[in-house]
Amino acid sequence: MSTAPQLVVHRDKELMAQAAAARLITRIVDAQASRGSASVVLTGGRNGNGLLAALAAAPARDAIDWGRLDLWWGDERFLPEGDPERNVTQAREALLDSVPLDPKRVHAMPASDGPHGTDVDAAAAAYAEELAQAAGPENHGPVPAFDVLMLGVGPDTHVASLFPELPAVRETERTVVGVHGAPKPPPTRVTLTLPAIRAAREVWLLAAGEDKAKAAAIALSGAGEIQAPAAGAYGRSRTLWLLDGTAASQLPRSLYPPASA
Ligand SMILES: O=C(O)[C@H](O)[C@@H](O)[C@H](O)[C@H](O)COP(=O)(O)O
Repeated sequence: MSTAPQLVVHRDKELMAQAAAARLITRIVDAQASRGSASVVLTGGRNGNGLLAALAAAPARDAIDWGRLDLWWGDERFLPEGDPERNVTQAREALLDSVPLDPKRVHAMPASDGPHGTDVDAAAAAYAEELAQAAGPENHGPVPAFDVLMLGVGPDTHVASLFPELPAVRETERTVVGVHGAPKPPPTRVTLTLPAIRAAREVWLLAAGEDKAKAAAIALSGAGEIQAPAAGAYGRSRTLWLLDGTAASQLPRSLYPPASA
């Protein structure tokens, strides 16, 4: 059952990143208070990394019990360990290296020089197995019930590494697949699929910048998920679009409350 998207529009991308970081702190603290731990899926890209940098600078940052937080990724560029273009490398620089996470609870996607070598499909299958091992009987399918799954939105409406019309967005069974020939470099990637994304309690889509305005308008106007993957990204209890004013500029004004100043 898809949850209708809620929209929050912020004045600019810096405020959107700061507000989203504050929202994430609260969500994690609440999850840890009620269940003893929290599980979050990170996204790559400028908006995703901007949120992590804002979180690193947030005064309330250490309200989070970093040792009881599981971090997963929505997608990863299939490059060697430590490559500056890998999402996990950028996340470490933005936040992860400055907080006391439990390394066993940081679930990076495999690198192209890891145990699976350059076999991206084997790497994807291994990550799917890691997710299945982490899932419990209370979960909806072979992935943990992520508290928050974040997705940057591409100018073509892609999310994670699910690109319009390509095979990965059409996947209905597997939770993780390899991507060959992605239009956004690098071409080879590992990605969660829509079924895995939809297992999350909350899905937050991050869209700031004028290059996202058309994508937001398409994805929120009833487009199909194959042509507009962002339209198919929704959570079990909440789907939240976090935008700035420029990314919301092509949306009907009735679609969102007054932008936060
Ligand atoms: O690996 C990636 O590139 C990201 O996971 C990708 O899905 C990203 O989130 C979008 O392309 C938006 O990126 P920007 O925020 O930089 O526009």
